[in-house]
Amino acid sequence: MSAAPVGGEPGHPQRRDDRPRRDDRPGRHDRGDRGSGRDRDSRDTRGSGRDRDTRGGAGGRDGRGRVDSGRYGGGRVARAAVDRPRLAAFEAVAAVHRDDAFANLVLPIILREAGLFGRDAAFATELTYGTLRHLGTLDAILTAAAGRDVARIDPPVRDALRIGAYQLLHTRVPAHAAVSSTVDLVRVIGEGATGFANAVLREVTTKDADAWVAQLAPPVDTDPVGHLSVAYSHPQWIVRAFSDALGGDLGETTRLLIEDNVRPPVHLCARPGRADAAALADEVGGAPGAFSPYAVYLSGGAPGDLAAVADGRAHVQDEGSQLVADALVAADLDGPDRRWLDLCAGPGGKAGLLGALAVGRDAQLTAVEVAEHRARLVAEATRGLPVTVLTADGRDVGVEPELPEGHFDRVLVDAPCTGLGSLRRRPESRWRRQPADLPPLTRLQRELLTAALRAVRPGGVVAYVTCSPHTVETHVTVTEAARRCGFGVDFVDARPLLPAGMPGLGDGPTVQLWPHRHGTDAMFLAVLRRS
Ligand SMILES: C[S@@+](CC[C@H](N)C(=O)[O-])C[C@H]1O[C@@H](n2cnc3c(N)ncnc32)[C@H](O)[C@@H]1O
Repeated sequence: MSAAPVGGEPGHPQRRDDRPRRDDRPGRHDRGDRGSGRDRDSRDTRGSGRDRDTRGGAGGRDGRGRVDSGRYGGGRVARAAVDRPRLAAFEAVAAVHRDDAFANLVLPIILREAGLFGRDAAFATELTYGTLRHLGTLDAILTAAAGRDVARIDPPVRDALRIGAYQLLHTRVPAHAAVSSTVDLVRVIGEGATGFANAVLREVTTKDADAWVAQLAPPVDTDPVGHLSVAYSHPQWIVRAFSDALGGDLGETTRLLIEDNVRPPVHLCARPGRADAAALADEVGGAPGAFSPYAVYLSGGAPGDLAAVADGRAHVQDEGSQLVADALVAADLDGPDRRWLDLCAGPGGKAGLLGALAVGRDAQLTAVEVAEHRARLVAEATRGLPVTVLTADGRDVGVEPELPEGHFDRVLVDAPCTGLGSLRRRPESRWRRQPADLPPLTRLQRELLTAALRAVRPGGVVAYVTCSPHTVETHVTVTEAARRCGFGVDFVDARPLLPAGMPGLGDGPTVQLWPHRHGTDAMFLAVLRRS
């Protein structure tokens, strides 16, 4: 996915006098009454939608980059000029909310179908991800600006307004362009709601983001979690979970929430034995990572287009994931060191790195994945490496013939989890995840870790990893599994297994990485040795 400066119109800083007139705020005319004020809105915005690109597009667009409103509902086929990057962002955000799609999967398809590249694709990406990240705060502001709960606004119009409000509050797009392009979009997808959309966005323009938060968020001294939730667009239960994991330090929690709202760089892993990080950084125009010896930071561009990724010298992987996989291999071991196991391998990021490390150590990796399609991804990710992929339930240690008890020297359990540690990369997941997800996940995590402890030989090591800092998924799971597994288990101090001098690793023996401390996803690592 490409990255670019925020906003599609660099060089056009937002000026106060770009803002639409105040006298069209909601309350001055009939808000939400479909059809009301439509003529006036048409006058306000006609011709202001930028037709940046006239290349042909996918179904629903004519050869001039215009969109057929019939595609979005509404019987009458009306045509309106719609800014194509904004339309792409709308399609992606709508698919996330309507179809439970994942932005990182659906957006590239939409961009490709729309024939959007370079700056336009970057703008659409910024609008999609930014809107999804800031959704909670945007919804609070839109509720106030509309004078009704956003839940009561038609979903397509609501998504268009969210994208419009994001532009107004978080980009340098001039206010008149943000408003008029949103109204153009609403004319196509929610005909009849243009007056409402125009009025709501004009109300949004009356304050900047900080002033809206000051008006809408509960006071920080009486309700700090509520305040941070509105101010930094995270559900309250997640703010609370982060604060707990950070020992109740609200200053640090704030820094984490801010970091979650920033677009992270793409990280590559230069596969050991196949590529060198410094040389790869030169080749791709990136920079070597701060901590992992394999990491390269990309500042932009589509990683899938890189020759190094295509030919298997590198793969896309957060630096934190590289560090925890490497830590498993760095742990001291007496006796044989040939049989490695990855108990939750799909889609194969850590198996790819472990497989590459296995080559240099004459080891073999068994990579287990329960979901067949994900097992296929593991097979692709580990092609040419000493890896055997097994489609199986990782809990079936001692049942599956290829998963005998006490057999493996090193075992990784990269457990299914809430993924609260990678919210910056998965912008929609903070709104999808619920506290009710925790009990079934933690049960599975405990069972998988217990299976891993059965699979490892006495003296062997197990690395338990989650991409979540939630203490129930981390400390509670590990402590409970170690207590109940029926074997002697010792915690190994994980800190020395990470690169020397890495700051902010806490008191051990487990390690929690953080976006705001380390620039990585919030990976948790516990290393256990079976006695
Ligand atoms: C956090 S992901 C692993 C990510 C992977 N290690 C990587 O680096 O690409 C967890 C994986 O565990 C798989 N999984 C869930 N339950 C499982 C089970 N009972 N046995 C084996 N795999 C399971 C999920 O399908 C998912 O692919």
